[in-house]
Amino acid sequence: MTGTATAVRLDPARDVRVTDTSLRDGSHHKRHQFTGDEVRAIVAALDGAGVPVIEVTHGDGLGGSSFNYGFSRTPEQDLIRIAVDTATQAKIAFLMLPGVGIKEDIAEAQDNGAAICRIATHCTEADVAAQHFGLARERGLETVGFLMMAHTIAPEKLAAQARIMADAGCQCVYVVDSAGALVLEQVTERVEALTAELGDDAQVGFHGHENLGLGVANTVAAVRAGARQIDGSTRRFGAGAGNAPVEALVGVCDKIGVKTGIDFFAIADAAEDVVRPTMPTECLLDRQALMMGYAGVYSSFLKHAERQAERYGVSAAEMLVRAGKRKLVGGQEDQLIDIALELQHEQRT
Ligand SMILES: CC[C@H](O)CC(=O)C(=O)O
Ligand SMILES: [Mn+2]
Repeated sequence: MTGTATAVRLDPARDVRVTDTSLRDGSHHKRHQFTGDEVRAIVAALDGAGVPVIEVTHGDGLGGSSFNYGFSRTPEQDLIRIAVDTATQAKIAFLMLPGVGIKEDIAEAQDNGAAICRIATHCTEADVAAQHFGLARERGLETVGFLMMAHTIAPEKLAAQARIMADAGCQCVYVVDSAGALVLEQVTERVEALTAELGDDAQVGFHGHENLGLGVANTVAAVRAGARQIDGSTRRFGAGAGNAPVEALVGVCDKIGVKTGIDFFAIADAAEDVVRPTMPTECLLDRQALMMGYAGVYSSFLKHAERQAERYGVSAAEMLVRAGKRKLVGGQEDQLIDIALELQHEQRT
């Protein structure tokens, strides 16, 4: 089957294109409390360091500001507008999960100046994104697809889902290690399977989390297996133990001869002087984060689990292990309350 997508041409000065997602994945860690001034400062620093794409949205994507996922302090469309006004060379991307956001949200983000539409589905559900890819391409947006929780299915099944996205108009399909659960060759196998399936129809990308401490190594494995777009968050500012730190990725890429077009010293300064002061805490590789990587739990569940653990007087780490056993997917945050009640009941009997 031939895809309808046209792979995006990379700037010849770069071997891979890095998307910084601290202003989207980091929104989970910040409980969606970014201010306009923080977004302005971070975008200015990343843009100045040469980061080519900066993602800005509520952590759960367009429309995520809600009782279930957490209300944003500043409307995400305002943050997108501020990011667009601040960037001089970087393109601004946004994320949307069909059903959390709707098509009008995509149009509004584009009207606010965003250029790249990233659409995320659970890794077995690519078809729910078809109309959104179609709309984004019709409107002239660049498209990226996120196959989340990619550790839960075999490489060939993931590749079949990537084909569905590419045929719907997706120009780069990401292997998304939402739980930080994949280990090196498991990344290689998945990226290779997608690269073989998509050929010239679409690029392959990789988005990693640090829950087992492998964010950078897994990303390097992805690049060596053919990924042409990679995600990271400066200072690891992302859900769970955070994402692959952009500053370390850039340093490693410099050393292995992979051109990112990002200035290592400028991004190291941005991490320390601009991004870190906006973070509530560093993103820690602590017991909870480890459990997520080990049990294969969606990183964005961390803050929800911590809140319910405190409310019901139970262990957040144990809750996350049980979330892994239940194979919860994004959108099932409310089941964490059920798990907390189950643990509380067990403690009392
Ligand atoms: C809720 C969307 C999610 O945070 C997307 C993502 O970054 C991931 O699955 O890792
Ligand atoms: Mn993520």
